[in-house]
This record gives sequence, structure tokens and C-alpha cells, in this order.
Amino acid sequence: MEFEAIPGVGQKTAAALAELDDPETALETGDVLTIAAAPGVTDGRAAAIARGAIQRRHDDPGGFLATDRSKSLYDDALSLLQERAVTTYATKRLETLYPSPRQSRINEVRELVDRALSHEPDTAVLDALGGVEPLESPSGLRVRDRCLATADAEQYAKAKSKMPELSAEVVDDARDIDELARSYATVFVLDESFAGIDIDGDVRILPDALDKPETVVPERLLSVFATNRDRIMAAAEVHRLAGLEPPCDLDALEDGLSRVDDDGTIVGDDELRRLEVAVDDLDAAVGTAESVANDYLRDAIKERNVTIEGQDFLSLVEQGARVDSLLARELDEDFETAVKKSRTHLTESLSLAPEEAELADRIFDGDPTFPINRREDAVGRLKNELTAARDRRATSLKTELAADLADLRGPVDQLVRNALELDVELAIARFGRDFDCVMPAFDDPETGFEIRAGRSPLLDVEFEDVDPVDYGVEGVTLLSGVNSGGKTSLLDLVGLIVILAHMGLPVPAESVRLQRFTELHYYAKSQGTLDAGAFESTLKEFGDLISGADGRLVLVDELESITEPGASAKIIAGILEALDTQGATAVFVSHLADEIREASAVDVAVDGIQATGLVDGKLQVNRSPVKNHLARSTPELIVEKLAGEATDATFYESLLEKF
Ligand SMILES: Nc1ncnc2c1ncn2[C@@H]1O[C@H](COP(=O)(O)OP(=O)(O)OP(=O)(O)O)[C@@H](O)[C@H]1O
Repeated sequence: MEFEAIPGVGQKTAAALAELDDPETALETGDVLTIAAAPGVTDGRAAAIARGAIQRRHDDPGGFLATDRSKSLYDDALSLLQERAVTTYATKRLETLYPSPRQSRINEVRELVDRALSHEPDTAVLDALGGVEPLESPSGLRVRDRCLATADAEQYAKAKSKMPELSAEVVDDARDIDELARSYATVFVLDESFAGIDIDGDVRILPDALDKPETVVPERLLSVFATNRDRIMAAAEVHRLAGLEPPCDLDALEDGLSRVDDDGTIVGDDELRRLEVAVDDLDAAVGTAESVANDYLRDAIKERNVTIEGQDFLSLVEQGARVDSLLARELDEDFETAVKKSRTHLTESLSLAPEEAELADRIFDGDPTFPINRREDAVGRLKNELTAARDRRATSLKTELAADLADLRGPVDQLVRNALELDVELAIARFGRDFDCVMPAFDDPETGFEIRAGRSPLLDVEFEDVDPVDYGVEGVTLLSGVNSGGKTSLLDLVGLIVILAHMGLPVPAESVRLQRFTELHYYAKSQGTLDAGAFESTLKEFGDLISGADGRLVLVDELESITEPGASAKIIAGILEALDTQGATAVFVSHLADEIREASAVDVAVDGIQATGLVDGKLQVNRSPVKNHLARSTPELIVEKLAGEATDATFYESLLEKF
């Protein structure tokens, strides 16, 4: 894939993406976290890159959100979805959903939504999702009981980079290998030329060792499982609870995971455990065995009356002969029993196998003495033997387990990915449910929009208290209405629904049909009159708008406040005329509807949000605009109310006539 063809991807980012294992799939699936793993790519940038790749795939020119207010409304829509995601992955992945004018893109997301809406969001699944994260690659793994050996400089460099977990050694001849075999439990020789050498120890001639990490460093694979155990288990749990089809046998996976500890060591093997304990406890057990023998012998000596023949006594005194010789003669039997006791203690406390017990016997082996002392050389030999047996056992178990788990490596990736994608779908499903959403229908030919019972989730009132609003517009229209009648909120609702629909998502309404718009231009109400410079640039913005592409939706909130009312009405009328000619769909909220209509050369429609009355000083409002109806203003409504109530209504009636 030509990464630089993706909008927003330069040479440097393209090079960074190329370093990923499978950048094409990551870009295709909008896998933001994998993209963010490329060097120097932040999470925020990853979402933008994924969006760029999608745009390119759908030949989408971009720029649907044409104004700041359009963009902030999109941010609001995105937040509503992201608040419903459990994992960081889903939060980021949702950022790849954006409003597009392309039907193919909208359809692509609608397929995802179809799946999403079929899910029943369940709190147990959401809880389990809390433990799912993308798999982590363990780093800094070191294996110290094996090494790689080669006489070739190139192989040596390759060994260092391909198997950083093992130390690589340069050897000249068999003697060097022999030396390595003394320090390492296993030596993997990479050169065929050493085949046939006869060396004590575990030396294996394995020219393709660097391509067999599962044999040479099974720890590499095991550490992936060990490091990610919790997230893999959580993903498996998500599959069970949500009834997802798992990509592998979950019981076999859990069995494999239970055989390796968090730090990658093998658990659950009795023989390995026995050897580990024996190595660890050897020194202490020898000490205790010594005490057992000496305690016995001490007691035996104490209870004995030893008769020394005169000759012996003389030789003891004259020749300084050691008492040991006496011991040998007088206490031979007790000495033997003491040694036997120490040997039995050692063999039993360390659960030694017969051939190990033979080595252990040599620790207390020698002429009778008191106290009885261990033979350090024999302890050393037993220790070496036990350590080598432990390492051999561990390595063979690791290799065996790695072989079992190797087949699960791919499926485990899929397992975690499925769970993370489910989180994306559940966020959409929950959004759809929380706001009683419906899938919008796209119309062809272009006929504006028609919303039935739309309810904005962005209002400052609880969603249950939001009044449903019906509103449809085809062409260019003015929206009039009482103060605080809900005009701005209605523009927000229209904007939000249009954005969500173009993202491919469900919308908060009973039904919606709309045309596929090319861009959304939403201008928020300006804060007061603009100075000459700001006024000029605003006017220029509208100038550009008029000369732009077809099929746009333009929402403008009280543009009149940018300058004095008379001039505003003329300017708005001019803009409306141009938009009408362009065939745009537009809603302009204004309190100057009459004046604008008067200034306009074309027939501009006016809709109105009506107050239905005043109750206890509060306006009662029908939030759905009445089509082709100029709404009465609040002052008009109050004058009308007074005219109806006063006993002498002449004054109020004269005021009313002026409206
Ligand atoms: N559909 C609705 N359901 C419930 N409350 C609503 C709805 N629409 C608007 N409101 C309430 O009315 C308030 C005023 O709405 P909004 O600001 O949209 O009115 P407006 O007509 O634009 O006012 P102004 O003419 O003063 O600019 C909102 O803050 C909200 O509390």
C-alpha cells in the first residue's frame, strides 16, 4: 500500500507505518492502537490516519464538517458514544467513525451498526470487558541457562538481533564449545562444521536454530501468554458471557494458561516442583542431616562407658593419636547408624530419586569422626546434578507447552480483537437504546430532511423530559419563534441527526429521512455586533459558501446580530437567494423574518416555533415549528394577552394592530 497517498500521511509517518507487522490490516480495520504502535505516532494521530485511510478507500474528499460549530457538534456526538465504551481501544476506535458524504462508507458503518444493534448490552459482559486490553509484547526477556555459539561473524550478528533473549558467543574450536557447555545447561551451535564433535553436556548442532524460536527460546511465546494472561482470560470470559463464537477451544486455552506462571515459569508439574525445592533446600537439608547424625552420636557417646586398654591409652598419649581411632573401634555401630539416619533424612526431606540418593549418600561418607561433617565436594556434585535436572525438566516442559500454545497464538489475537470490537458495537448499541434511536433513511433525489419526534440528547434537561420535535425542510427556509422557544436547540438537533446519519449511525428520533448532504455548514449565534474587520471576514465566509459545492446543508443561528438590523436583513436575504439558486438546504433562525422576506427577491419560506400561551408568567411552547407560519413574538403574545384580559382594552388593541 502507498501510505503517502493517505490524506495527512507524510514521508516520515509512512516510514513509521511500514515498520508495523501488518499495517494494511490495521488501516483497513481502523485498528487505532496498532497504528499508534508505529514509532512517533500518537493515539490522536492514529485515529486521524485511520480516518484518512478510510477516506481514501471511499474516495471521500473530506471536509463534511465545514465549520467550527459543525465540528464541535461532531465532538459532542462522539463523546456520547465514547462515554458508553469500556475499553480504551473502543474509545479510540470510535474516533474512526466520521460523517462522510459517500454512500459506500455510510453503508460500511451501517453493517457494523446492524451487528451492534443485535447485541443485548449486559452488565456482566461490560464488567468482563473491563479486563480486556490489546495484547502487550513482553520486553526484556533474558534466558540464562542456554546460549548460541558460532564461529561466523555474520551469524553472530544475526543471532544477537534475532534472539536477544539468549547470549551469543563466538567460538573458534571444540574447546571453546566445551567451555561453554560447562557454564550453560544447553549450547546451540549454529555451524554445521561442528557436527560430530564429542563433548560432555547438552550441546546441540542446530544450524537453523535462529528460525526455531519455539525450540530454542520457548520462553518467548510463553511470556506472551504469561504477560497477557489476565486480558486473554477476560476476553475468553467475554466470549462465554456474550455467546460469541470463539476462534479456539477456550478450555484448551485456559488449561495452557494455567500451566504457566505470570513470570513465564511452568507451574503444576510435580517433578519440576520436587527438583526446584530440592535445589533450593539442599544446603539447609544437609545442615539438618548433620545435626540429626551428631545428636544421635552425641547421645550414644554420652551413654557409653569406654574401656581403654593400657596399650591404646599409651599410644594415644605418646603418639598423639586421634580419638577417632577409638571411636571407630568402640562406636563403629553407632557411627554407622548416625550416618544412616543423616542419609535417610536427606533423601526423605528432599524426596530424592534413587540415583540422586546415591550421590547424597556420599555427602556423609568417610572415616568415623565426631562431629560428623558433610563432604563439600559431594554436596556440590549433588547440587549440580539437581540443578541440571531441574533446568532440563523446565526446558522440556516449556518446549512442550510452547508447542501446545503456538497453535493458539493467532486465535488469541483474534479472541482479544473480537472482545474489543464487541465493546465498540456495545457502545453503539447502548447509544441507540439510551436515546431511543432509529436508523435514518437516505432519500434520492435530494429533498432536504424530515425528522419525526426527534429528541436531542444534548439539551440541558434530562433526556426523558425532552419534548419530541417534528421538523422537515426542503430548500431554503427561515425559522422564527419566541425567545427560548427552542430554535437553537432545534438547529443542534438537526445538525446532530445529520452528522450521526452520515456517520452511518442510528439517530435519536422516531423516524428520519434525509438526502445525502455533501457538507454541513453550521454557524452558531455570534456574540453581539462584530467590528468592521470581523464583519468583513464573516461576509467573506458566506461569499465562499455561496460559490461552493452542491448538496450542502446550511444551518445559521441569528446571523442578524452581526450588524445593525436593517443591513442584516438585506444581507441575509441576499445569502438566502444565492443558496436557493444553488439548490442548498438551509435553515436560518431569525427574529427578522418579515424584514428578510421583504428584502428578498425570491419567495422565502418561514416556519415558526409557536407559543401556545402564557401560564403563571411562563411561555407555553410548541417545540415543533409550524410550517409556513411566522411565529408571534413574545411581546406580541403578551400584548394580546393583556388586550383579552383588560376591561378597557383600547390601548392594548392599538398596540396589537402595530404587530
Ligand atoms: N425539545 C425540547 N424539550 C425540552 N426542552 C427544550 C427543548 N428545546 C429547548 N428546550 C429548553 O428551552 C431552552 C431554550 O432553548 P433555546 O436556547 O434553543 O431557545 P431559542 O429559541 O434558541 O432561544 P433564543 O430565541 O433566546 O435564542 C433550552 O435551554 C431547553 O432548556
